[in-house]
This record gives sequence, structure tokens and C-alpha cells, in this order.
Amino acid sequence: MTKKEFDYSLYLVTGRDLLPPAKDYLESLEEALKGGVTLVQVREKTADTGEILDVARKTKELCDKYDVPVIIDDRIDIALAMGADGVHLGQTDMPVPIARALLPPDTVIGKTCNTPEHVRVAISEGADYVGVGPVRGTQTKKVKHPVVGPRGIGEMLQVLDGTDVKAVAIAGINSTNVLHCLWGSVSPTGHQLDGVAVVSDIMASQDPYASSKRLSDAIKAFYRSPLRTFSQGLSTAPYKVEGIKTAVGSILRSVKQFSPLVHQITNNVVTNQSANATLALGASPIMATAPEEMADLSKVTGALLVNFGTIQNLDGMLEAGRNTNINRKPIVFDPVGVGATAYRRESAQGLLSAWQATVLKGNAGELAAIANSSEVQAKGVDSLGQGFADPASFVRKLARQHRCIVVLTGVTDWVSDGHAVARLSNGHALLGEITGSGCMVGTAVATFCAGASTAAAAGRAADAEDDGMLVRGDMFVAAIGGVLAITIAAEIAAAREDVKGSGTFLPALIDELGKLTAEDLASRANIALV
Ligand SMILES: Cc1ncc(COP(=O)(O)OP(=O)(O)O)c(N)n1
Ligand SMILES: Cc1nc(C(=O)O)sc1CCOP(=O)(O)O
Repeated sequence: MTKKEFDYSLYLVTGRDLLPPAKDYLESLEEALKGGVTLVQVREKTADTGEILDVARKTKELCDKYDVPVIIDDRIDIALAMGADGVHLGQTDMPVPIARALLPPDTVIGKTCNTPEHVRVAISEGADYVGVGPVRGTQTKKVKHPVVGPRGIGEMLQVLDGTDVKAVAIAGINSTNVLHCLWGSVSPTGHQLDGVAVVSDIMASQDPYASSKRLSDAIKAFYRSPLRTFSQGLSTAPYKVEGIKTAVGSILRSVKQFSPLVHQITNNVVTNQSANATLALGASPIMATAPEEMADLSKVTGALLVNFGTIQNLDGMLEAGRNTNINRKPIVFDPVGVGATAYRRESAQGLLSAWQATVLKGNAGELAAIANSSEVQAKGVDSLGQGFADPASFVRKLARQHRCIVVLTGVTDWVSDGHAVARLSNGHALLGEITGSGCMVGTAVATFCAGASTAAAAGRAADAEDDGMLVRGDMFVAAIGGVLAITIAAEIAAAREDVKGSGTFLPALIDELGKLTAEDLASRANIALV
């Protein structure tokens, strides 16, 4: 018996208790269907059986008009009585094989999963799809399991590799975070969600048509090109060194032309020199930290840098990142000293779950801690030893896992978008003798990301393709540009006669950043694609 093929992309789970006053259930449902809902689950937790059956029948009658299948939550008897297309079962509901034996053979069965082990069991039991989560916090129900975030969803998706079991994420999804959810919920093997399940963003809406249309537009735009990265190497021709050199030069020109606002939440050791480095490159720094101002600020900034060297403003970092994602601007995350304490490790994982970083930057010790690798150790903010045996493979894998650009700094710097890997061999030993040179690299990367995304937004009107993008512009090239700006300016500064040591080096570095040209970048950049 062939199974029914569902479109899981915008899966509405109903909740009549959430309807705004005076809003009729069936009217609201019809508006949601017109807005683009592709699958409906009748979820009734308190009504009597007769009422649930009535609601389910009416739901099916309406959904049939739109060719949208109906699934019943928990109740096999109701599903049988009204001829549902499927049922959804929780961890403590009837086991899938027993439900399968009771239901017509083409009935689709979904199962709630909160861990990779749940997913393994659901596959072995013969579930057709899994509802994975909770991906975020939700007010709609008391969830027993901790929020797993997009990374936790990615781990569950990997278990589905090689099966045709579908997956939707659930909990806390709305039109402002749906792109982050879809983008970030990916396994290191590239396994993605088939859709998202939404309750309150549609059910509690005064305008369910508009709410579901907003969700539907973002979801459709995402799925038009779901394998995208923050770079353009996959969608256009593969990268070439000469092309990268030209592109970083034009991003530097864009920074000077648009002078974007670069919002930096950074540590108190480097705040001043980071702001000066931003100014020297031609952009405008703002070092705001209060959570209350993030919504306003993110509308006007070009990019956000979150550097948590002296973590004091975790709430500000959370809010800044969430709002920067909503406004589709780049976020550079520099988890300084992340391996040093459990608090830093938990904070970093919390931030990486709450928002989607565009660039993840760190030294070998920091990135090893993010990747849970014991290959490289750290002492405080410094990396120990020789680094990774195979840095190219490490950055490529980490970039895929976090679906972002990864910058690994050291004597040699490595940048990857999960596909291409660039090895950058510029710099000077004096960079290791001043405090905060790594933090300045983060600042320069954020400045170049701001330049690239501002130029991309200015260069053409937003089109339907852009609706699926979290950030516009090529962030792989921007990250390379930021690294090169600091390392090349360092080479020029170190060669100056007036530079006698680290004390005279820092101001000279700021001077040379200010004088850096596109031509300097192109002629001095030592880039290899590996
Ligand atoms: C798509 C989807 N995913 C998860 C759930 C939750 O189902 P369950 O665990 O049975 O919890 P209740 O819905 O009974 O509260 C769902 N309904 N749909
Ligand atoms: C029904 C349900 N199940 C969940 C789970 O985590 O298993 S969360 C949830 C409700 C999700 O509602 P909203 O979209 O309003 O956040």
C-alpha cells in the first residue's frame, strides 16, 4: 500500500483555547488554509469525545476543500470514526505498531521525539514522520523536556539519514524565527527539516491569513534553495584565489562608502581598540549592551559582533542576536575563552541555540571547546600546543555542523563555509604580543560582513530569493577580508621604522588599518584554497 505523500512544510496544530475572543474556529482555520497551511492536526486536550469528533469532522470537511490532509492528535478512535489521513502520537500514547494495526494501512503516523534515541525507536516502530522538539520555549503547553534548540534538532535529524521518515520541528516557532529554525536545524550530514509545526502564531492571531502567509512565504523561499550557505561558492562558480582577492577589495571599498554601523558587545579589555579599529577601516562602531535597546538598534546596524571575553551581558547578547537574525544582518560570534569554565561553555551553547551565527571565530582551543573536541587544549583565552592535525577538515566539519562560516585563527588562519576552505598565511609575530589582537580580527570580520551585506542590500532590490536568506552578501569572502585586513596591516605596521615593540605596534596597526587599500589587500594577500 503506497503511503499518502504530505507536504509537511507549514503544519498547523490546532488549539481552540487560543482563539482570540469572538474568533470562530472554522473561520480562523479557513483563513489559515488560504494563507498557506499545508497540513492540519486536530489537537483537543479537554473537550468531550462527542465534541472532538464533531470538530474533527468539520475540520476534515473544510480541509478537503483545500486538499489539505488532517491528522488527529492522540485519539485513534476519533481518527477511525471520521476517516483521518493520519494520527500523531506522543511518547506516552499508544505505541506506533499497535496504532498501525488498528488503523487503515495508508494512515500516516507521526511520533513526538525529544532525543536522538526517541528518533531511533520511532524509526524502528515504523513511524512515518517525527515531531522533533521542543526547538524553543513555548507558552502553549507545559513541555516536560528541555528546549533542544536547532542544534539538538540537527542531532535528531542525523538519525533519520538513509530513511524516508519525515521531520517537523515544534514549539515556539513564529514568523520572526522560522528562518533561523529552518536554517539552523541541520545535521552535520546536511539532513534538514521537512517543515515546521505551529500552534499559537496562527491560532491566537487576529489575522490568521496574514500570520500563515508570513510563515508560508518565508518557508517557501527557504525551500526554493534549501542547501544554501552564507557564501556564494555553491550557487555560482567555485571560488578562485584571484576572484577572492578582488572581492575583498571591493568589500573594503563598500565599508568606506557606506560606513555601516558595527554593533559590538565585546569585552572590557579591548572595547577601545576595537572601536578604533572599526573607525580606521571606515565603519562606525557602537558598543551598546542593554537588552532593552537591541530591537531598535538591530534595525539600523550593519552587523553584530558578540565577543564574550568578560561575559557580563548575556541577556544583551541574547536579545541582540535574536533581533539581528530578525533583521537579517550578519552576526559574528567570538566565544573568547569558551573552554575555560562550564559557565562559558553553557553560555556559548545557549547563544548558538538562541540565534544563528553567520561567522563563528576562535582560536584552536576555543573552537575545539565549541566542537566538543579534546584534540586541542586551552589555558584561559589562549590555545595550547600545535593546533589541529588537519585544520582544513576541522573547519569544514564545524562550518557544516553550525551552518555558518568558521574562522580558525592562529599563525595560519583558516576560513570555511562548510565546502570551500581558505588557508591565509599573512600576519606578524607582534600580533601575538599585544592583548586583544584576536578580538580585533573579530571586529574586522564583523566590519567586512557589515560592508558586504550593506552593499548587497543596496545593490539590488530584494527579490523572492532573498526572502529565504538570513543574510545577504558573501560572508565567506567577507570573513577572509576581515582576517586579511588585520594580518596585512600588521605586516605593514611591523615593518615601520618607528615600531620598536608591542607598545608602538598597536597604534601603528590602527594607523595602517586606516591607510589600507583594496590594492594592498590584493597584492599582499597570501591565500590558498585547499
Ligand atoms: C507535530 C507534533 N509534534 C509534537 C506534538 C506533541 O504531541 P504529544 O507528545 O502527544 O503531546 P500533546 O500534543 O498530546 O500535548 C504534536 N501534537 N504534534
Ligand atoms: C503541542 C506541542 N508539543 C510540543 C512538544 O514539544 O512536544 S510543543 C507544543 C505546542 C507548540 O505550540 P506553539 O507553536 O504555540 O509554541
